[in-house]
Parts: sequence; C-alpha cells; structure tokens
Amino acid sequence: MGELPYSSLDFAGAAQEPVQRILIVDDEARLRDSYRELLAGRAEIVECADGREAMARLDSDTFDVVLLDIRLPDISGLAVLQWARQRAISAIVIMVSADPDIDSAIDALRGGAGEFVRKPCDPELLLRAVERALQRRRLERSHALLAARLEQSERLHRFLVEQAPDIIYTLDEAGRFVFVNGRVESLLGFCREELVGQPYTELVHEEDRERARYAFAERRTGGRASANVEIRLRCKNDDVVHVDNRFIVAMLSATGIYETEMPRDALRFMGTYGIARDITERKRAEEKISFQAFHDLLTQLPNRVLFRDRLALALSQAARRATLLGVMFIDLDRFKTVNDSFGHAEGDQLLKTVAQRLKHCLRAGDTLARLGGDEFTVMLPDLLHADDVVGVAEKIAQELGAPLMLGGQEFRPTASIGIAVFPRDGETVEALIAHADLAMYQVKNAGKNSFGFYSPHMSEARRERLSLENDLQLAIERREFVLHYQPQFSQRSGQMIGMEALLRWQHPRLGLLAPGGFIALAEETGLICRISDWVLQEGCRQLALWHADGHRHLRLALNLSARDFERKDLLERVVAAPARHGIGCDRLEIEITESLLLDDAEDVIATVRQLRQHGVRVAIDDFGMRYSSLNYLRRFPVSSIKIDQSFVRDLGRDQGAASIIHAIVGIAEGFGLHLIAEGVESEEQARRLADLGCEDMQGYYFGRPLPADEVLEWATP
Ligand SMILES: Nc1nc2c(ncn2[C@@H]2O[C@H](COP(=O)(O)O[C@H]3[C@@H](O)[C@H](n4cnc5c(=O)[nH]c(N)nc54)O[C@@H]3COP(=O)(O)O)[C@@H](O)[C@H]2O)c(=O)[nH]1
Repeated sequence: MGELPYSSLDFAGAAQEPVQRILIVDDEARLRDSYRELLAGRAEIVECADGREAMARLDSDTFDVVLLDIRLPDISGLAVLQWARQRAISAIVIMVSADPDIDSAIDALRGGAGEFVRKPCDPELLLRAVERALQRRRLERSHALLAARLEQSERLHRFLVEQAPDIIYTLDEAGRFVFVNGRVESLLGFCREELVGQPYTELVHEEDRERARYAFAERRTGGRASANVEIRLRCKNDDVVHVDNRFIVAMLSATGIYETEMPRDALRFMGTYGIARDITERKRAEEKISFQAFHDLLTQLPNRVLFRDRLALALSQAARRATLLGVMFIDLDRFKTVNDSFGHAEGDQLLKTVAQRLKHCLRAGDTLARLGGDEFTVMLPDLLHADDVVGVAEKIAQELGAPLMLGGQEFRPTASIGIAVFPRDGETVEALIAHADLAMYQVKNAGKNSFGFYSPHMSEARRERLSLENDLQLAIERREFVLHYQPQFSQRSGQMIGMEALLRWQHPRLGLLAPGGFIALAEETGLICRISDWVLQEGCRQLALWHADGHRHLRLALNLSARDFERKDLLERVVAAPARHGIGCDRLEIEITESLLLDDAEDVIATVRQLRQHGVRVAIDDFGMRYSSLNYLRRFPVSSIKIDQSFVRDLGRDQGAASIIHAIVGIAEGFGLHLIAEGVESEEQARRLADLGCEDMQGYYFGRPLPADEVLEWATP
C-alpha cells in the first residue's frame, strides 16, 4: 500500500488571503514618499533606491508588485526587469519612466513589464495600474492554488482507485474495458493493457456469464445500481493462489454511466462502472463451514443431517415415480473391541478403510453416510425389486471382509446390516431409518456378520423392549427386585452347604420375571452394575440373618456379569458387602462365566486374584459348556467349578456326558478345585454324579429356588 498523497494544500481551504506586498524602486526619496502615501493601506510597502538593492530584495523576498523606475543610478530598470524575468520572479513589474519616447515603453512591456506609467505620474493612473496589478496577482495566486488543489485531488483519487482492495473498472456501451485499476494484476494476473478494449466476458467463468450479464450491462444509476452478484473471474496465471488456482470468486456491483451534459430525458448511455470484490477466502471459509456441518470429518462422508436431507428428497422422487428405495443401517461388529484393544487411532483407521470399502460397493446415485461411531447408512434409490438390496448387502459383506492390518495383526471386519425398503417398510425418513436400525439390531442379536430385512413384528418387540427398559430403570427405586435362594447339598454328609442367590423381578404388569427375561437388557443398558450392588447387599444381609439363626456353616453364591468386571471399584464393593453385615469374605462365592475368563483381559485376572486374596471364593459357572481350553485355569486362581446342567441332564441318556463329567472331576482334583454339579433333578442323577466323584450338588431334586423365608423354613431341620 502506497503512502496517501496529502499535502498542506488539502487543509489550506480555510486559510486567510496573505497581505500583498509592493516594492518601490526609485532613486528620488521624494517620489518614493509620495508613492507610499498614495498606496498606503493597499499593500505592505518596501522601498529601495537603486537597481542592485532592488535585485537583492527581490532575491530574498516575495513581492506582488514592483514599482520600478526605468532610470536608476547604478543599473537601468530594464536590466532589473530582465534579471527578474530570468529568475522567474512572479511579481508584476510596473515600469515608471520619464522618457517621452514610446520606445522605452515598448521595451519595458516587451521585457516583461506588466504596466507602464509615465513620469510625472498621474496619481489616478498610477493607482489604477497598481490596483490592476494587485488584482491580477490575487487572481494568479488563487488560480495557482486551485490548479494545485485540482492536481492534488486527482492524485488522491488516482491513489485511492489504484490502491483499492477491489477491482475498479469502467466499460464502454459495448461492454469493453475502458479502464481497470492495478488490482486486476495482483488478483487475476492480467496487466491492464491486456484488458483495455477487451469485452468483460474474457474474465468471467463460462457458467457465470448469464448472471454476470445483468451486472456488467447495468444501466441503472445510484441507489438502484445492481449489487452483490456473485461470479467467478478467470485468473491468467497459475501462480495466482485461489480456489482452484484458476478462478477467484468476486462480488460484483455496477452502475450505469450517462453523458451528464444531456437533458435528463435524452440521457445517452455511455457504459458502466463497477467494483469487483475478491470474496474467495470468505467463500472458502463458508464452504468449509458448510462442509463440516453436513459431513463427517473423519471419513469425509455425508453425516446424519445430510443423509436425512437426501433421503427426504429421494423419497419424494420415489413416490412420484412409484419406484422402490432401500435404506441400509450398517453397524460394524466388534468395533468396541478394536478401539479398546488397539486404541482410537487404529479404530479411526478402521472406520476410514470401511468407508472406502463401502463406497466401492455403491453406484453413483447412492448415498453413503456415517451417522457416528461405527454406524453407517446407505440409501439405494431406484430399485426394481426389494431383493435388489440383497446383492448390495452381499457385496458389502464380501468387500468389507477382506483382511487388513490393525496394530500389526490381521483383522477381517464384519458388519451387521439391517434393511428397510420404501414404501413397504416405511414412507418417511424417520420410519425407514428406524426400521433399518431395528433390522440391524435383530441381526446383531442373532449372531452378527449378516444382513436382514425389517419386519413389522420387530417394531412390536422393540416397543416391548423400550417399555421394559423404562421399567427396569425404576425397578430398584420401586423395590421390585427380590432374591430367591436355591440350596446346595453335600451328598456325602447329607448337609446343606450353601445357597445360590438368584435374582427375580416382581414386575407390576408382567408378574415374577426370571433373570433370562431382563439380565441381558440390564447388561446392555449398564443398569446391571446397580442391580449387582443391590444383589450383593441383599444377599449378604440375608446370609447374616441365617448365620444369626445358627446356620453359620452356610455360604452364599451369587452371580456377577462381565460388565461388573469393567468397574474399577468392583473389588472394594464386593469386599465391603459382607464386611458391612458382619460376615467373613470366605462365606461369599462369586459365580462368573467361562467366557469372561477366556477374554483373558489382564484386569479381570487381577480382580479375580485380589478377590481370592481377600478370601472371596470364585466359581466358574456352566463349566465345560463352551470352551475346551483349560489354560485359563492356570492363570485364574478360582476356587470352584460348577458342572453345567446340560451334562447332568444327559447323564443316563448319553455315555459321552458321563465321560465329560468324569474328565471334569479329574480336572477339579488336578487343580485342587471344589466341584459342584447344578441342575440335578432326580435321585438317579444324584447317585450317578456321586459315583463319578462329584459329591456337592444343586438342583430341583434338592430344592427349587425360593424366597428367603420359605427356603429357611424348608432348610431348617
Ligand atoms: N448377573 C446376574 N445374573 C443372574 C443373577 N441371578 C441369576 N442370574 C443368571 O440368570 C441365569 C438363570 O437363572 P435362573 O433363571 O434363576 O435359573 C437358575 C435356576 O433356577 C436354574 N436351576 C436350578 N436347578 C435346576 C434344575 O434342577 N433344573 C433346571 N432346569 N434348572 C435349574 O438354573 C439356574 C442356576 O444357574 P447357575 O447360576 O448357572 O447356577 C443364571 O444362570 C445366572 O447366570 C444375578 O443376580 N445377577
């Protein structure tokens, strides 16, 4: 940016007229006196008596008028005049001469004198000559001031136009550049000479020409001039850094130019002038903000908002054209495990790869979006048959399953995909997404890594589930949970050795619910931790009562879920419960499933160890049911194993069951673990178990799970 060309002239407008000055040059003092008297009050008077003194005065000072005698004692007045003109001294010289010859007057006027007055001077004439000269000087000065101001003003305007941050231009009536300021060079890379005479279309992006025409051909003036027309202007050089290096986005406003001399009704249109402001950066920022508002930043895919918007549009088209449209809800399987095991950076990488793979499976008109987390949605418009979605789902399953490396290990992503088809499964955005989500949920529950269509009964099940979830939230406060207790017996001593606490929910509408009806839901919603706290407290409270009643040998087994082991304070909570009711920790047995141990997570191992160190017994429930690896028995210091009911049930029917129980008895002995069989329903089963070496048992044969007061009654000798 250059410096603003201001000078004192710009601020001199209000200054007063300076006092005018007259130099009287004559060797006769008498004449000088009479001149002074005559001119008094008209100007400031300075006198001198010879030519040299006059020259010295004129050299050092400024005068408006010089009254110069032609005949001086040292040099002639004409020589002084010549000297003054050579020096470009601006004072007006009035030559005074006693010479009657006309030639001296001609010489004086030729030599640059402004006036000639003959001696002896007629005071009237002399006064008029001096007045005229002073007046001329005043005019000259004001003209000079005006000219300087004009020049200054022009320089200022030129400066403002050239230094303006915008392109400023004028066009002729045919739309050709007449003037364009220097900004065009830095913004577009054109020098103005290249543009002058060229039509404005040279600069405008092809697609914007129609819109630009209105602004560039603007004929209106003043406040009605066109404004804020957004167009793209072409850059000449690639090194001009802008949107795509080839165009800038400009906001254009223009006004018509008319010949001012003409009468108003006959105004002649001469062209337009306008301003083009570079708004590329602003547009870029706006585009970025709008992209962020409608896209997922990790995968760059459309987000929920944009997906819903596109779906709404596609649905109205599908309804008009009577075509089918598919919506897929895709949820990655095991994503949480990936995040927990490999960290969030690897999790993000997986999501990006999945997004790429999903994209490959789709057509140009389809929309893939990431709703958040590991959830993606797909919109498939213009389907001929609902089953067309199957092909896409199969392709997705295949593409997705290709191996990739995560944290140095090979991983094959899989997904659960729910499908809803318009109009069969829903006619609104909300319904289709919700139904595809429901279908996905069913696929997840049915074992993941597959796809499935929505069916209306899912909605009913979902509603039921939601209602159950709401009720579950309130069940603790409403004291709707109860514990039933099932005795555990020693076959050898015939003694009751303990109780297993089994949770029941006295549901206000559905009646007494067994855990199978709500534990999974409690685990999913995280409510299980609060429920487990209640079970621990209630179980220990009851055991303390039994101990107080003389059954001090009784132990209490209770079940914890895998989610309880995610709590950092599980150990403290378990240990605190018996302590609070005055029971030893060794009277408490926590039942956990094999699957929890198989995850082999270090913190689960640590918690089991610490529980054991505090004396709490830990039993593996449903032992032998699913996994054959016994490795975990070496790592986990459990105290008991519980033979799964299915083996007990098959005893007598299937020789294999007896062999497995025999093997489990061997394992228990080998690892020094207490062994108990569950699900014993008959005397025969009890006898065979005892024969195989399993002496402690639990099952309907000995007693069903009952409320505390009933089981105590029953168990009291
Ligand atoms: N996290 C928690 N889980 C709990 C809690 N209470 C129970 N559970 C889990 O629910 C599973 C099912 O329990 P339930 O419906 O109570 O079934 C138990 C017994 O009623 C049943 N049983 C007992 N004897 C017999 C029999 O002779 N035959 C037969 N068919 N069933 C019998 O078996 C279940 C005992 O299960 P186990 O724990 O494996 O000993 C239950 O398995 C728990 O996982 C809780 O408070 N928290």
